[in-house]
Parts: sequence; C-alpha cells; structure tokens
Amino acid sequence: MINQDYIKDTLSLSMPPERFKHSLGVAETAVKLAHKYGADPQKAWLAGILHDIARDLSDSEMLNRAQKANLQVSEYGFAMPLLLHGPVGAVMAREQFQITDPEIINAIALHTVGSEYMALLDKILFVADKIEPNRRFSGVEEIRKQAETDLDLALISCFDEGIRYTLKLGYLLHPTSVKARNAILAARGTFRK
Ligand SMILES: Nc1ncnc2c1ncn2[C@@H]1O[C@H](COP(=O)(O)OP(=O)(O)O)[C@@H](O)[C@H]1O
Repeated sequence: MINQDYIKDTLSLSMPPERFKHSLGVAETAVKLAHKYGADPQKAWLAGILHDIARDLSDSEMLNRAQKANLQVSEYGFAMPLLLHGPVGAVMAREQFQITDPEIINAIALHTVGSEYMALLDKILFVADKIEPNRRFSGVEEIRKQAETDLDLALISCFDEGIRYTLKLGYLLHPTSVKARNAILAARGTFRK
C-alpha cells in the first residue's frame, strides 16, 4: 500500500518550497482531471506529486543518474540535461518510493517533451503541470477552460505554449514536442487546432 502522507512529507523536506507547492498543485489538478476524464485519481495524484522529483538535480547529477539507470540519452539530453528530469524522475520514483505502476512511471517520464504515443494519464499530467493554480502565464486561463471540456485541445495548447517559450528563449527545440503535437492533431482527424 502506497503511503501518500509519507511521500508528501518526504518531498516537502527534500524539495525547494516553491517546487513542492507546484507539485501539490499539479497533484490536485491531475486528480480533478482524472475524475473528469475517467483515469485513476490515486495514480494521477502520485504522478503529480512525484513528477518533478528530479527537477533540481545539477546537469552532471542528471546525466550520472541517467547513465547509471541505463537510460538512452539523445543528443538533446546531453545538450540540455534538464530535459531528462522526466525519465530520471521516473527512475527515482521507483527507487525511492517503490512506484512500479507503468502508467505512473510513463506519465512522469513523458511530462516534459511528451510523446507521439500518449496514454490518458500522460496527457492528464502534462496538462496539469501547465495549468495548476500556481501557474501564471499569458493564455493559461484559456487552457484551463479548454481542459474543462476537451483534454486533447488543452494538450495541444500546452505544447504550443512550451514550444513558443523554448523558441522565445532561443533554446534548441526537442523535436518530440512537435511530433507529439502533430500526432494529437492527426488523431483528431484535422491539421488545425
Ligand atoms: N521541446 C522542447 N525543447 C526544448 N526545451 C523544452 C521542450 N519542452 C520543454 N522544454 C523546456 O524544458 C524545461 C522544463 O520543462 P517542464 O518540465 O515542462 O517545466 P517544469 O519543470 O517547470 O514543470 C522548460 O524550460 C521548458 O521550456
């Protein structure tokens, strides 16, 4: 039996306060989305509270852990180790809290750049990460509204936001986010949001 209080208390001591607050917001938002779209609320909470467990590792620690866990690190991961905090976080959730459920593990692993193949919990965590109550960016209210009725539309908007943000800062763009966005549009049978 997974002890949610134990996980919460442990993370509250090991994460920077703002990160912990964000994680709680993501967990609560993911639970609401799980109820709305028919996912398991307990899995949604666990994915939400744990998704950023590796977010504050240094670049060298991130790469070390990825290599120790035999994760495949692409050229993008080497160039921007922060992008590995999803897959490395999934490994840490397994090692530190014995989370073995593949739905939770995959959702944590995919929450930064997404995937062309996203299951319901993957989508819920991705959207919850962007719209939880502590998030403030222009357009967030619109995405919150979309998430009330159309999870895939909200997901596309989250990719739009992430891609725009990356381009605005002038960083290398991981192509998986673009492929993931295109895959959702294609699954909707359309080529326009
Ligand atoms: N496709 C991408 N290419 C490059 N950087 C990206 C891409 N998607 C997300 N990022 C960047 O990765 C960082 C972490 O993203 P994310 O996990 O969504 O944020 P947070 O940890 O704040 O929840 C952000 O700075 C974001 O801009």
